[in-house]
Amino acid sequence: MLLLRRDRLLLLLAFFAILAADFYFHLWPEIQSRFVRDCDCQTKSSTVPAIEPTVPNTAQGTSGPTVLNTSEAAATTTSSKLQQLFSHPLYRAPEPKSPNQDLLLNPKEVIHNYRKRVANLNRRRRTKDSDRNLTDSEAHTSWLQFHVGINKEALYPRHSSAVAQLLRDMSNVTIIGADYSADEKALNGECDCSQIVKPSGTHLKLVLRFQDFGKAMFKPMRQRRDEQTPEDFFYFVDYQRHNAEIAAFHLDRILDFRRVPPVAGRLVNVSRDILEATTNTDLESVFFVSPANNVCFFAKCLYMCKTEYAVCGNPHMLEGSLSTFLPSLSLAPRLSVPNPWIRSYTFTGKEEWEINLAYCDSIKQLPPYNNPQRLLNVIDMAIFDFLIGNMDRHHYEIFTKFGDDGFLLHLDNARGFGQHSHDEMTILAPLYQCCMLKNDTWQRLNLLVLPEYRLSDIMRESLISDRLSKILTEPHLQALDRRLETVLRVVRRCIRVHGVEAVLHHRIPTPKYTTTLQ
Ligand SMILES: Nc1ncnc2c1ncn2[C@@H]1O[C@H](COP(=O)(O)OP(=O)(O)OP(=O)(O)O)[C@@H](O)[C@H]1O
Ligand SMILES: [Mn+2]
Repeated sequence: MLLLRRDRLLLLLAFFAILAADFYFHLWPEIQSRFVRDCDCQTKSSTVPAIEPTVPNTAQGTSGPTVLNTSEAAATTTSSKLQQLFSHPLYRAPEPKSPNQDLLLNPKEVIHNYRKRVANLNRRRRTKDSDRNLTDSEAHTSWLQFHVGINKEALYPRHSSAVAQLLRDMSNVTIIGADYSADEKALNGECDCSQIVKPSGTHLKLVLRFQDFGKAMFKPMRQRRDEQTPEDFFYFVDYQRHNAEIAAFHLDRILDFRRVPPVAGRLVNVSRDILEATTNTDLESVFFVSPANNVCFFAKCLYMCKTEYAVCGNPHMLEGSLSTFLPSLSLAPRLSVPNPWIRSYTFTGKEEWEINLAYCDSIKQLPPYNNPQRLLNVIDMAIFDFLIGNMDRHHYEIFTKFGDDGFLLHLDNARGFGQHSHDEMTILAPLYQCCMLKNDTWQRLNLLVLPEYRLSDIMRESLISDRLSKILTEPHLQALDRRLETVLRVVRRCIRVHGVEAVLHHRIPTPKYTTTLQ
């Protein structure tokens, strides 16, 4: 009994010893660390690492989330620079209330045509599957709203809800068709070959059709975001970059040009969304499975199919850009015009603008550039191209309905954002040779260098909304700020030499907002 009692005591002692050891070695350090974590002492907060912004989406081939420094983080948490910019008086100047003659299309006619197409489709489908009939409300799709909003001033009104919806739709709506674009078909003699088209061995684009009748130009990812175009590449053999198409749309909207059709990024399933969706046997025939078991397809095989030209899914999924289709040429004819500052698409050739210092004087005499508005539009385009680093603007397009005054469409920006470490000054030739600029462009450019706006910050914020974010690496965003400063320096030099009156052109008389920035 006694022994038993002693044993019990020993057991109790051992139990307390274990408890004490557990408290000392485990619980106490935990309590200590909790206390220190919760306290907001000076010493601790100064060692808090930089804040990571929440990046909504990451996709294959993109780098991880950026680490912002604390001042940037503060700016993003307190307010949106993008919203501030878009509510600035310069971005709120009244837009012309487009009377019908200023619209590209007659809305009633477009909607009537569209309803006819829907009815036709429903009639054909009724025999197969009556549940899939499109309703009238489905007929008011975002791309249709976009089409009916195109006017003489721009492709879409500021703060257009249709564009916001369109961007969402393009990255979500089911893809039901895929085909080569008309200009690629022309390479095979299937279309009008009177236009010069060059073999597109290294670039590849497809027209995708959506369930809601929308259409978009698809350009697949060919280059990683952090890869720079090799120095020895000519601009005309450079890759097409899907992220450049996306970034260019955002930049164009930030500059308030609104001359780039809305572009959204999307992860496309190449097997389901292209191979199964196409009825073109040529396109079907260029698909293959790579040794790594990825589904791949070639650019159009004109001469020979080289596997290095192929793009591959992972194993099916492939990043790409989707550029909203403009209204068909039959509804809204467009003219393709050679850029007067076109480059020589040969290894050695030089164009006149590269050797004739008075080139702009002669251009100014020639129609349509004897209309200053047209020349000013070309100069806006040159600034846009300089900012993105695009040397491949061989042509631009205009809607014939709007005549010589109409805005220039900035289609095909896929050769932008190739090199962040190089600024190609010759892209600015129209600006420094003519020394002319629209006053409202000048005012907006001046706004975008101010620290409270800063182009790179606004672009970074705007691009976060894209499905494939991050779209641009930090060095490319920083290059935008540097290039913008360069544009302003060039204009200031023009003003010093020729005077402000000769350089800055007002179109809309006496805008309400007056700036002291210049
Ligand atoms: N969003 C769009 N809507 C309608 N047509 C478009 C659109 N984007 C491009 N296109 C048409 O397709 C043509 C070729 O497109 P794009 O220039 O982007 O491709 P590309 O392969 O770079 O052609 P190129 O080598 O001729 O420059 C354009 O000139 C234009 O007429
Ligand atoms: Mn091109």
